[in-house]
Amino acid sequence: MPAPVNPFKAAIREDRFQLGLWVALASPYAAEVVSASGYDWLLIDGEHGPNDIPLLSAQVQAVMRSGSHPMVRLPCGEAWMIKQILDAGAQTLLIPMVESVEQAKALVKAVRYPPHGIRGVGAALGRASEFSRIGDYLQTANEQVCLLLQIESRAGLEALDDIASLEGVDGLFIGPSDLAADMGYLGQPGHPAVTAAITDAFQRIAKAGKASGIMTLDLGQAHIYRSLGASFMAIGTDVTLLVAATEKLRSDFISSESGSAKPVSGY
Ligand SMILES: O=C(O)C(=O)C[C@H](O)[C@@H](O)CO
Repeated sequence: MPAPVNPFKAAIREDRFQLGLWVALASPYAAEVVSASGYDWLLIDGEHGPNDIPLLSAQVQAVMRSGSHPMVRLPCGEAWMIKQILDAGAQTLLIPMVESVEQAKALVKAVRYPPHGIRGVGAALGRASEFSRIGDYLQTANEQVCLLLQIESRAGLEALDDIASLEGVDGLFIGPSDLAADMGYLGQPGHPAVTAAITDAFQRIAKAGKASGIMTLDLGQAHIYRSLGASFMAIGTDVTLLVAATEKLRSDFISSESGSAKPVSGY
Protein backbone atom coordinates (compact mmCIF):
# COMPACT_ATOMS: atom_id res chain seq x y z
CA MET A 1 0.00 0.00 0.00
CA PRO A 2 1.63 3.29 -1.13
CA ALA A 3 1.68 6.73 0.48
CA PRO A 4 -1.61 8.63 0.01
CA VAL A 5 -1.84 10.59 -3.25
CA ASN A 6 -1.36 14.34 -2.69
CA PRO A 7 -4.40 15.91 -4.42
CA PHE A 8 -2.96 19.43 -4.32
CA LYS A 9 0.29 18.34 -5.99
CA ALA A 10 -1.68 16.44 -8.63
CA ALA A 11 -3.89 19.48 -9.28
CA ILE A 12 -1.06 21.98 -9.76
CA ARG A 13 0.79 19.50 -11.97
CA GLU A 14 -2.32 19.36 -14.16
CA ASP A 15 -2.56 23.19 -14.01
CA ARG A 16 -5.93 23.08 -12.22
CA PHE A 17 -6.28 26.36 -10.27
CA GLN A 18 -6.49 25.87 -6.49
CA LEU A 19 -8.32 28.39 -4.29
CA GLY A 20 -7.16 28.70 -0.69
CA LEU A 21 -7.59 30.43 2.65
CA TRP A 22 -5.09 31.39 5.34
CA VAL A 23 -5.65 29.83 8.77
CA ALA A 24 -3.77 31.60 11.57
CA LEU A 25 -6.04 31.24 14.62
CA ALA A 26 -3.87 28.33 15.78
CA SER A 27 -6.94 26.29 16.69
CA PRO A 28 -7.75 22.78 15.43
CA TYR A 29 -11.42 23.51 16.16
CA ALA A 30 -11.40 26.70 14.08
CA ALA A 31 -9.44 24.95 11.29
CA GLU A 32 -12.06 22.19 11.24
CA VAL A 33 -14.85 24.76 11.01
CA VAL A 34 -13.19 26.45 8.03
CA SER A 35 -12.20 23.18 6.36
CA ALA A 36 -15.80 22.48 5.32
CA SER A 37 -16.14 25.86 3.57
CA GLY A 38 -15.14 24.50 0.18
CA TYR A 39 -11.61 25.83 -0.28
CA ASP A 40 -9.22 23.56 -2.16
CA TRP A 41 -6.47 24.20 0.39
CA LEU A 42 -5.98 25.83 3.77
CA LEU A 43 -2.62 27.34 4.71
CA ILE A 44 -1.95 26.47 8.36
CA ASP A 45 0.36 29.29 9.31
CA GLY A 46 3.27 28.28 11.50
CA GLU A 47 5.16 31.48 10.68
CA HIS A 48 2.76 34.21 11.84
CA GLY A 49 0.22 32.07 13.72
CA PRO A 50 1.18 31.15 17.34
CA ASN A 51 1.73 27.52 16.35
CA ASP A 52 4.18 24.81 17.36
CA ILE A 53 4.60 21.34 15.83
CA PRO A 54 1.95 19.63 18.02
CA LEU A 55 -0.60 22.35 17.24
CA LEU A 56 0.25 22.34 13.53
CA SER A 57 -0.16 18.55 13.55
CA ALA A 58 -3.56 18.78 15.27
CA GLN A 59 -4.76 21.25 12.62
CA VAL A 60 -3.52 18.97 9.82
CA GLN A 61 -5.53 16.19 11.48
CA ALA A 62 -8.62 18.39 11.75
CA VAL A 63 -8.46 19.59 8.14
CA MET A 64 -7.67 16.19 6.63
CA ARG A 65 -11.16 14.99 7.54
CA SER A 66 -12.68 17.54 5.14
CA GLY A 67 -12.34 18.25 1.45
CA SER A 68 -9.68 20.91 1.93
CA HIS A 69 -6.01 20.06 1.63
CA PRO A 70 -3.79 21.17 4.54
CA MET A 71 -0.74 23.19 3.46
CA VAL A 72 1.62 23.87 6.36
CA ARG A 73 3.86 26.93 6.48
CA LEU A 74 6.74 26.33 8.87
CA PRO A 75 8.38 29.31 10.59
CA CYS A 76 11.55 28.53 8.68
CA GLY A 77 13.12 25.74 6.67
CA GLU A 78 14.75 23.76 9.47
CA ALA A 79 15.21 20.07 8.53
CA TRP A 80 14.08 18.85 11.97
CA MET A 81 10.80 20.78 11.70
CA ILE A 82 10.25 19.41 8.19
CA LYS A 83 10.91 15.87 9.43
CA GLN A 84 8.43 16.17 12.29
CA ILE A 85 5.58 17.76 10.33
CA LEU A 86 5.95 15.30 7.42
CA ASP A 87 5.89 12.37 9.85
CA ALA A 88 2.76 13.95 11.38
CA GLY A 89 1.04 13.62 8.02
CA ALA A 90 1.49 16.95 6.25
CA GLN A 91 2.20 16.43 2.55
CA THR A 92 2.37 20.03 1.29
CA LEU A 93 4.84 22.48 2.82
CA LEU A 94 5.32 26.19 2.27
CA ILE A 95 8.72 27.45 3.40
CA PRO A 96 9.12 31.22 3.87
CA MET A 97 11.91 33.59 2.86
CA VAL A 98 13.90 31.44 0.43
CA GLU A 99 16.64 33.59 -1.07
CA SER A 100 19.20 31.30 -2.69
CA VAL A 101 19.44 28.15 -4.78
CA GLU A 102 21.64 26.63 -2.06
CA GLN A 103 18.83 27.11 0.46
CA ALA A 104 16.37 25.59 -2.00
CA LYS A 105 18.60 22.56 -2.65
CA ALA A 106 18.84 21.92 1.10
CA LEU A 107 15.04 22.10 1.40
CA VAL A 108 14.54 19.59 -1.43
CA LYS A 109 16.87 17.19 0.38
CA ALA A 110 15.07 17.77 3.70
CA VAL A 111 11.73 16.55 2.30
CA ARG A 112 13.19 13.44 0.65
CA TYR A 113 14.39 10.10 1.97
CA PRO A 114 17.86 8.85 1.05
CA PRO A 115 19.45 8.43 -1.39
CA HIS A 116 17.76 11.58 -2.76
CA GLY A 117 17.64 13.42 0.52
CA ILE A 118 18.19 13.45 4.27
CA ARG A 119 14.70 13.00 5.71
CA GLY A 120 15.07 10.88 8.82
CA VAL A 121 13.39 7.49 8.78
CA GLY A 122 10.76 7.39 11.52
CA ALA A 123 7.38 7.76 9.82
CA ALA A 124 6.35 4.39 11.26
CA LEU A 125 5.65 6.39 14.42
CA GLY A 126 3.52 8.97 12.62
CA ARG A 127 0.24 9.60 10.92
CA ALA A 128 2.08 9.90 7.57
CA SER A 129 2.37 6.11 7.33
CA GLU A 130 -0.90 5.56 9.19
CA PHE A 131 1.30 4.53 12.11
CA SER A 132 3.21 1.94 10.02
CA ARG A 133 0.07 0.50 8.42
CA ILE A 134 1.20 1.84 5.01
CA GLY A 135 3.82 -0.79 4.23
CA ASP A 136 5.34 0.94 1.20
CA TYR A 137 5.44 4.43 2.73
CA LEU A 138 9.22 4.82 2.65
CA GLN A 139 9.43 3.84 -1.02
CA THR A 140 6.52 6.04 -2.16
CA ALA A 141 6.53 9.09 0.14
CA ASN A 142 8.91 11.34 -1.78
CA GLU A 143 6.61 11.53 -4.80
CA GLN A 144 3.64 12.70 -2.71
CA VAL A 145 5.41 15.54 -0.91
CA CYS A 146 4.72 18.97 -2.44
CA LEU A 147 7.44 21.53 -1.72
CA LEU A 148 6.50 25.17 -2.19
CA LEU A 149 9.07 27.90 -1.57
CA GLN A 150 8.39 31.55 -0.79
CA ILE A 151 10.06 34.23 -2.83
CA GLU A 152 9.49 37.46 -0.89
CA SER A 153 12.57 39.63 -1.18
CA ARG A 154 14.75 41.19 -3.87
CA ALA A 155 17.37 38.50 -3.17
CA GLY A 156 14.74 35.84 -3.73
CA LEU A 157 13.71 37.43 -7.03
CA GLU A 158 17.36 37.50 -8.05
CA ALA A 159 17.69 33.75 -7.40
CA LEU A 160 14.22 32.87 -8.70
CA ASP A 161 15.22 31.31 -12.03
CA ASP A 162 17.78 29.00 -10.44
CA ILE A 163 15.36 28.04 -7.63
CA ALA A 164 12.46 27.43 -10.03
CA SER A 165 14.63 25.19 -12.22
CA LEU A 166 15.39 22.76 -9.38
CA GLU A 167 13.90 19.27 -9.61
CA GLY A 168 11.92 18.76 -6.41
CA VAL A 169 10.65 22.34 -6.15
CA ASP A 170 6.97 22.06 -7.09
CA GLY A 171 6.01 25.70 -6.92
CA LEU A 172 6.99 29.19 -5.84
CA PHE A 173 4.77 31.42 -3.70
CA ILE A 174 5.31 35.15 -3.93
CA GLY A 175 4.82 36.86 -0.56
CA PRO A 176 3.52 40.28 -1.55
CA SER A 177 3.67 41.85 1.91
CA ASP A 178 7.25 40.94 2.68
CA LEU A 179 8.34 41.60 -0.90
CA ALA A 180 6.79 45.05 -0.74
CA ALA A 181 8.56 45.71 2.55
CA ASP A 182 11.91 44.64 1.15
CA MET A 183 11.37 46.78 -1.93
CA GLY A 184 10.73 49.84 0.26
CA TYR A 185 6.92 49.77 0.10
CA LEU A 186 6.10 48.53 3.60
CA GLY A 187 2.34 47.98 3.91
CA GLN A 188 1.78 48.51 0.18
CA PRO A 189 1.63 45.00 -1.39
CA GLY A 190 -0.53 46.39 -4.19
CA HIS A 191 1.99 49.10 -5.14
CA PRO A 192 2.52 49.21 -8.93
CA ALA A 193 6.23 48.44 -8.52
CA VAL A 194 5.38 45.36 -6.44
CA THR A 195 2.74 44.21 -8.91
CA ALA A 196 5.28 44.63 -11.72
CA ALA A 197 7.79 42.50 -9.83
CA ILE A 198 5.12 39.86 -9.18
CA THR A 199 4.10 39.88 -12.85
CA ASP A 200 7.69 39.28 -13.90
CA ALA A 201 8.09 36.56 -11.27
CA PHE A 202 4.95 34.74 -12.43
CA GLN A 203 6.22 34.81 -16.01
CA ARG A 204 9.57 33.33 -14.99
CA ILE A 205 7.96 30.67 -12.79
CA ALA A 206 5.68 29.63 -15.67
CA LYS A 207 8.68 29.53 -18.03
CA ALA A 208 10.30 27.06 -15.63
CA GLY A 209 7.14 24.94 -15.74
CA LYS A 210 6.37 25.36 -12.04
CA ALA A 211 3.24 26.44 -10.15
CA SER A 212 2.94 30.03 -8.92
CA GLY A 213 1.17 30.95 -5.73
CA ILE A 214 0.18 34.11 -3.93
CA MET A 215 -2.27 35.53 -1.41
CA THR A 216 -4.27 38.73 -1.17
CA LEU A 217 -7.13 40.13 0.90
CA ASP A 218 -8.31 42.32 -1.97
CA LEU A 219 -10.65 40.64 -4.47
CA GLY A 220 -9.71 43.13 -7.19
CA GLN A 221 -6.04 42.25 -6.72
CA ALA A 222 -7.02 38.57 -6.67
CA HIS A 223 -8.51 38.82 -10.14
CA ILE A 224 -5.37 40.61 -11.32
CA TYR A 225 -3.22 37.80 -9.96
CA ARG A 226 -5.48 35.24 -11.64
CA SER A 227 -5.09 37.07 -14.94
CA LEU A 228 -1.33 36.96 -14.41
CA GLY A 229 -1.54 33.18 -14.15
CA ALA A 230 -1.56 32.33 -10.43
CA SER A 231 -1.81 28.53 -10.02
CA PHE A 232 -2.86 28.64 -6.36
CA MET A 233 -4.06 31.64 -4.42
CA ALA A 234 -5.40 32.43 -0.95
CA ILE A 235 -8.05 35.16 -0.87
CA GLY A 236 -8.53 35.70 2.86
CA THR A 237 -7.59 34.76 6.39
CA ASP A 238 -9.65 33.31 9.24
CA VAL A 239 -8.47 36.12 11.55
CA THR A 240 -9.43 39.05 9.34
CA LEU A 241 -12.72 37.44 8.32
CA LEU A 242 -13.65 36.90 11.98
CA VAL A 243 -12.86 40.52 12.85
CA ALA A 244 -14.83 41.85 9.88
CA ALA A 245 -17.88 39.61 10.44
CA THR A 246 -18.19 40.22 14.18
CA GLU A 247 -17.76 43.98 13.89
CA LYS A 248 -20.22 44.18 10.98
CA LEU A 249 -22.89 42.19 12.86
CA ARG A 250 -22.69 44.55 15.86
CA SER A 251 -22.76 47.59 13.62
CA ASP A 252 -25.70 46.24 11.61
CA PHE A 253 -27.69 45.58 14.79
CA ILE A 254 -27.00 48.98 16.22
CA SER A 255 -27.88 50.75 12.98
CA SER A 256 -31.03 48.63 12.57
CA GLU A 257 -32.38 49.41 16.05
CA SER A 258 -35.35 51.74 16.08
CA GLY A 259 -34.86 55.09 17.86
CA SER A 260 -37.13 54.07 20.75
CA ALA A 261 -35.20 50.92 21.70
CA LYS A 262 -33.01 51.00 24.82
CA PRO A 263 -29.47 51.57 23.50
CA VAL A 264 -27.06 48.63 23.64
CA SER A 265 -24.55 49.19 26.45
CA GLY A 266 -21.06 50.11 25.41
CA TYR A 267 -21.81 52.51 22.61
O1 LIG B 1 4.66 38.23 2.47
C1 LIG B 1 3.48 37.88 2.43
O2 LIG B 1 2.53 38.56 1.98
C2 LIG B 1 3.16 36.51 2.91
O3 LIG B 1 4.05 35.67 3.02
C3 LIG B 1 1.75 36.28 3.37
C4 LIG B 1 1.61 36.85 4.77
O4 LIG B 1 2.64 36.33 5.58
C5 LIG B 1 0.28 36.43 5.39
O5 LIG B 1 0.47 36.27 6.75
C6 LIG B 1 -0.78 37.48 5.24
O6 LIG B 1 -0.36 38.68 5.81
